[in-house]
Amino acid sequence: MAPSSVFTRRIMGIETEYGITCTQDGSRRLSPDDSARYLFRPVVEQYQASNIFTPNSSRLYLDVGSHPEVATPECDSVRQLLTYDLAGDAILNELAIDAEQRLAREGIGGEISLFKNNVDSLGNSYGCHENYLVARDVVLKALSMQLVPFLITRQLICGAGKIYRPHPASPSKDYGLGFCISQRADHVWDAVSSATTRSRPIINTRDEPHADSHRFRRLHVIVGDSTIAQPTTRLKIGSTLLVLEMLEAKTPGLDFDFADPSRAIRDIARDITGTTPIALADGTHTNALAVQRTFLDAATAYYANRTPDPDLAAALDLWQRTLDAIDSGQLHEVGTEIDWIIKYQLIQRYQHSQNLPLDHPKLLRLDLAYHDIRPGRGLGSILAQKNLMDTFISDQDIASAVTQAPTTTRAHARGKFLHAIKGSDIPASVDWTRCAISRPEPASVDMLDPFQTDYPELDELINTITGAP
Ligand SMILES: Nc1ncnc2c1ncn2[C@@H]1O[C@H](COP(=O)(O)OP(=O)(O)OP(=O)(O)O)[C@@H](O)[C@H]1O
Ligand SMILES: [Mg+2]
Repeated sequence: MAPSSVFTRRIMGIETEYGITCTQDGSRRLSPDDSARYLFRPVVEQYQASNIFTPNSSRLYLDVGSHPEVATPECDSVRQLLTYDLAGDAILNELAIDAEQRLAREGIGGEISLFKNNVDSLGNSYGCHENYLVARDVVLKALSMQLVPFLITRQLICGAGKIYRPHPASPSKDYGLGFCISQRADHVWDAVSSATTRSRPIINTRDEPHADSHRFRRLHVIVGDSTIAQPTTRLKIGSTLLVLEMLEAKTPGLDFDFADPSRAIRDIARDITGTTPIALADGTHTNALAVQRTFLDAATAYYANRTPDPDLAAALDLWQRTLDAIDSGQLHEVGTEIDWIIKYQLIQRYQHSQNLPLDHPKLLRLDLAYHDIRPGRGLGSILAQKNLMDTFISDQDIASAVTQAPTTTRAHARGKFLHAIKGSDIPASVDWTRCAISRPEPASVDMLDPFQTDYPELDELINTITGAP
């Protein structure tokens, strides 16, 4: 692999599917499907569609069913990606405020909750997908196989945690009631596959680069939990970026071949010490903590010779402190930074003070409330206000990201086009790689390089729309 295949500046995006409820005094007011349709009504009225690009160049989407989805615009730094991920929450929060006002006016009433989690009360799972651009000359399957052991053990540093209740149909039912580090661990079936429906892999290899297919591929990681605490999201993305770079640079010593990836991910999820033996294909054993230490040590050495990035440095620091905290059992050392640990501590405290069984409805409600993104209602915002959850992205930056597209990637060009068509009655269509109009003459511009911020042909198209000379 040529050194040019190592991306130290990389295009990335996060897709988040949200759970939704509409309740009044604790009982259901609308079904999740109806709640989602209600939420999207102003979108459909404005755009005649429920699959649109918002002014900040994100994709906002409601498929059949009840999970609104936001896909961030193309970002090229950890900080930018985090900010646009939070802007996605803010966009949905605005829609929820509007929906609640309409519900009140129409005499239905009720509160809309939006959950950034990955599993509902019936055991159905929905995703948080990470997208990372890689070079076309990278053998994606080989890269993915190397990445899988990192991703299977990554839950230790960035799982969102949940109370697991045995579900009769679940293959994990034999684990019994208990705390589980990851929301998604029970819902992946294969290490690497190009299908998302029949089997749900850790990495999806469907070849849809949303870019020039001769130069680029898009790595689609679908095993991750949606994360709430900003330090956890920074660690999730930052650690994965560093591991990707190291694998692209052919760093030695990072090969683990798990005998049974789906068994390993479920076993690791049930062990807050990270020490459960994991079988390797050669018959020997390792454990999650040891695998993560190997990747961390390599990443620390790699970063010493890399262009500095304060967010990657912060991710490395937290990665180290989290593994140390798990190793020593002193989880409180990272008790305001790592989602599953914040949640685990909360549940433990409440459970013991009230002497409740782990599957008590009060504890299940607490678990769910952790993921509610509505400010002032969801536990994340309440904990942050009380300094019990660390934050570092300012409200002002999030507010700007709701209306402005990123300026350093292709999202910038799309943002200009979106802005131009907003004030126009010319029919237009937008996708990741293309902007088009159908009047006065059908015309379109392809944008096949996601690193490119400006496309002169697109500016001409915009002039046609705005009537500029
Ligand atoms: N070339 C690229 N490399 C990496 N990420 C990209 C690239 N182009 C777009 N993205 C990001 O990939 C994500 C695509 O989201 P989208 O929901 O459309 O995914 P999809 O996998 O194409 O479709 P679906 O969710 O409908 O299956 C966005 O977050 C976007 O910013
Ligand atoms: Mg998507």
